[in-house]
Amino acid sequence: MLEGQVVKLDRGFPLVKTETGEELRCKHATALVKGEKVRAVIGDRVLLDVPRGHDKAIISEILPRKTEFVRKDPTERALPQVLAANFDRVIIAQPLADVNMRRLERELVLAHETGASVAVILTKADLAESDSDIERIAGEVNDLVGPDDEVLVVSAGEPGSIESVRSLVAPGTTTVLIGKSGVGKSSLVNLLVGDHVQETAEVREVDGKGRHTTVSREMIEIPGGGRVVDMPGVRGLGLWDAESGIEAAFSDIEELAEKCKFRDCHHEGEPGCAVRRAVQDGGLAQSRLDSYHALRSETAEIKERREEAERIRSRRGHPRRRG
Ligand SMILES: Nc1nc2c(ncn2[C@@H]2O[C@H](COP(=O)(O)OP(=O)(O)OP(=O)(O)O)[C@@H](O)[C@H]2O)c(=O)[nH]1
Ligand SMILES: [Zn+2]
Repeated sequence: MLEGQVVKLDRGFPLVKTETGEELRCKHATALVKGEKVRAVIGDRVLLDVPRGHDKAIISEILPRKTEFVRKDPTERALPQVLAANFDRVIIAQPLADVNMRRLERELVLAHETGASVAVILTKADLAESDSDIERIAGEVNDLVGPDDEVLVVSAGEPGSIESVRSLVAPGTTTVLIGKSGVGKSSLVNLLVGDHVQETAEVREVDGKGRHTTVSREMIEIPGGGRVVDMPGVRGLGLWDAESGIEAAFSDIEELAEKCKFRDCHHEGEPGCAVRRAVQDGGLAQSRLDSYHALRSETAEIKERREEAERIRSRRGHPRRRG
């Protein structure tokens, strides 16, 4: 029995790196996948059997996950899909000159919901009109992101800006990189890897279908640093049951709210509201409070709609199956 970590998923076959550094192409044990749809994902720690005379090792067990990135299905028809596991940090990449704040709000909530630490990287700073534009936009993003998560500005052409990212991907840590296709995630990873750029580019070309159809998800080792998982094409950033993610992403507001006069304060003009006071004192950005309100009411609405659907179903005598 060997232990290892899934470092790559290639057309469904996990590639597992063992403690000795060997990489083994694996299959799942039948007993593991029977009935339930459990599959090892990138980052998973697994136990392996290596049967003699087989071309693949067998994954007999997936060890409990420390963190996981889950894509949920808003219709609840499909099982939630785990995209990556056991990472320490989520980095959200957005293009500085074309930041989408509404998307960023969602990315922050999803990133925080994993329980990992979170940072934001604003890419392609060279496309900004001026330095004062960079400062203004970075400031607005900082306001939205809040006091706990770091915001960095990078440009592929400026090696110094890339160096600042290294502290986020320290040795022994694993980082998941998310962001819309084309924001410059691969470029960033290539720059961090340095000499190995060529190799990475070749692998992508062999694919033959272009950048947007990367079928394999891979854990990349940064020389002198940690590991990075570039998650290409994470689509459908809807919000379902994201309450814990919202609480984590806006923990400063949750903390302030405990000092409001009314326990059920909505921070919309009630007397003795500590949250509004923080906005007036300049300690909390109005835009951040607006995001918080918008996300809260959106999830509340979805929850209500779902409960209503459930009531209708049970009235018809078709109680929702659980399990
Ligand atoms: N001007 C400018 N262009 C950049 C910068 N970084 C990346 N690009 C360009 O942006 C395009 C997309 O970059 P990628 O690194 O492939 O983006 P990605 O997020 O990895 O996209 P997917 O691989 O589709 O997920 C490429 O043409 C890059 O050359 C930058 O700092 N400045
Ligand atoms: Zn309040």
